[in-house]
Amino acid sequence: MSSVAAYYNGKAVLITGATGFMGKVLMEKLLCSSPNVKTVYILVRPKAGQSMQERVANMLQCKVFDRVREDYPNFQEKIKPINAELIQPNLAISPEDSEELLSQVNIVFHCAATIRFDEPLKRALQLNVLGTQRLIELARQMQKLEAFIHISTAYANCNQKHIDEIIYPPPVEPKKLFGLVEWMDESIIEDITPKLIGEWPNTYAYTKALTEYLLQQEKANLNIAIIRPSIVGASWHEPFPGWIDNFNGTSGIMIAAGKGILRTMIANNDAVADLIPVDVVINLTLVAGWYTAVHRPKNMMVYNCTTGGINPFSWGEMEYHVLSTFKRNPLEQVYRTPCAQLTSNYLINRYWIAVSHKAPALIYDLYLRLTGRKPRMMKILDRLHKNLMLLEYFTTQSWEWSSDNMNMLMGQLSPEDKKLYNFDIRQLHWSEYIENYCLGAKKYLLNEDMSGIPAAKQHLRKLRNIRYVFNTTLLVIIWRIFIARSQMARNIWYFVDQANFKAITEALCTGHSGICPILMCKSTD
Ligand SMILES: CCCCCCCCCCCCCCCCCC(=O)SCCNC(=O)CCNC(=O)[C@H](O)C(C)(C)COP(=O)(O)OP(=O)(O)OC[C@H]1O[C@@H](n2cnc3c(N)ncnc32)[C@H](O)[C@@H]1OP(=O)(O)O
Ligand SMILES: NC(=O)C1=CN([C@@H]2O[C@H](COP(=O)(O)OP(=O)(O)OC[C@H]3O[C@@H](n4cnc5c(N)ncnc54)[C@H](OP(=O)(O)O)[C@@H]3O)[C@@H](O)[C@H]2O)C=CC1
Repeated sequence: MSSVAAYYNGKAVLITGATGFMGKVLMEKLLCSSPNVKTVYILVRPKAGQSMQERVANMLQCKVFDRVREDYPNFQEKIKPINAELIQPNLAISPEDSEELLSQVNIVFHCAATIRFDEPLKRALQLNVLGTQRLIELARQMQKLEAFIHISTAYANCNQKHIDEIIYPPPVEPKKLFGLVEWMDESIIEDITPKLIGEWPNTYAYTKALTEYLLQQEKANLNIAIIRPSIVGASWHEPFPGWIDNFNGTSGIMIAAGKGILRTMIANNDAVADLIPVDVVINLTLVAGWYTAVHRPKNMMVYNCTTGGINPFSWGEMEYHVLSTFKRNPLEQVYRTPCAQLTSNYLINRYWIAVSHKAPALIYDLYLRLTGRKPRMMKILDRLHKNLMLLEYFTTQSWEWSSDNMNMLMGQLSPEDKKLYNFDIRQLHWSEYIENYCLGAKKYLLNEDMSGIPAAKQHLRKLRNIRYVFNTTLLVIIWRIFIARSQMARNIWYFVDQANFKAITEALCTGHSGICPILMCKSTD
């Protein structure tokens, strides 16, 4: 029996962020690999008019749970949702629920966070940093707690070029900022945000760095480990290849390219695209939980969970594989044929934005208006450009992460565990992974059926023909205008015309009979 799977059997596990992308995969893998886990407590808040119970019921219908549903039809009985809100005092957990958690929980996985790059600093601090402190306060009172695993990000210390598996001190003590957010007006905090975050590209990475430092300060006798994944992408194998449920990071951009909306973006073709499949991150997280609880390392362990140093892949390669997949397996009702280029030249990018993004969007919006529909392409483009601007920092640079702890952890595993909790990314074939990722985005994000591919291809052919007709018409119009205004153009036209005429008549005159069918005379050649 696998040691890791055996460890979780009989244990009570608490997961925050279980309704999120990684939380769902974590829950599924835990229930699948350790079906005798005692209880999985999940902290969930009511949202968008749905009660906590409704949200959990909806979530458990999700396709990601198909495998565990099939293997263990009563898996829901293991899940105990707890009403909670991380930005409230005591996490807004009721005294009864709190008592149960304190007496039962053996291991905590803290995934909840705001991952928006444009989150106002106040909110990012309240949730990512203060929320974690509140959870740590709760964890300190848990009588049977064996390990606390925090999900950070590989980019928490992106102000460094080489990132070791250590905690880097932030420029400001997190606790000093807590006071600030308590009393300071939100608009003032927004004004001073660029000064406060300094070298960090956004409030998300900055608050993740503060949280890591806070954990080190607040650790006391808790057994804490930090996992730092890079850009988390669709699943590699589990629960099935290509599973994805959000438009964050790469997914939204891939779809925009597949739809033919994205034609140009700022990125360094040679820079490392440090993508990591979600199931790799989750396998590592579960193994780290086991290792932290069983081996109780003296120091707080940090695990960089990245691919660049081990199995590198560049943005240029990413562009190639994404476009080639979407050409072979087109999305439905694409706007234009997928064709995008990455450039690190801002001028060239501005040019293509004007020519290839805005001009067609204006024409398309005009067409929608003329046919009595609401124009929408310029709006979509504005959002896409905002999105790309926020991602630019990550697509134009490369970082190096050391991965000694990840390797050490792999060395601790039995062959059976290595198979069950595979995080050996040396085995990852990027072309196959990206193909499954794109198909996953098509199926699970856009809800498109693979049986629609012939129709999608037909639509692509129609677009190609429209493009040929449009380009030829445009060329003829431009040429006619040019000829009408320039003597030199007329001379060139006359010369080309004559040469063409001569070439055609000569070709026709060299037919088998030697009779020119146009001039009805004997060929002299
Ligand atoms: C040629 C191809 C080449 C491909 C190259 C790809 C290159 C990609 C580069 C990626 C680099 C990523 C680096 C990330 C590094 C940090 C990793 C982490 O730790 S951080 C972890 C990662 N963190 C991040 O990645 C966060 C980054 N994202 C953000 O911060 C924000 O999304 C935003 C500020 C960019 C836009 O905010 P805003 O404009 O307010 O828009 P909202 O987001 O609020 O969405 C509104 C609604 O639209 C929906 N929808 C969205 N896209 C699409 C789509 N394509 N279609 C259809 N629908 C789409 C969306 O579902 C939502 O629906 P609903 O829920 O309302 O029903
Ligand atoms: N996705 C990625 O590329 C990467 C992610 N990470 C880290 O992994 C973790 C999980 O990310 P991911 O799953 O992608 O993110 P998601 O945005 O998909 O999930 C975030 C989770 O946090 C919960 N949450 C947010 N605000 C609150 C709140 N106030 N109270 C209670 N719960 C809250 C959300 O709940 P609700 O459904 O109620 O909103 C959701 O369950 C994060 O810590 C992130 O920093 C690290 C590197 C890369």
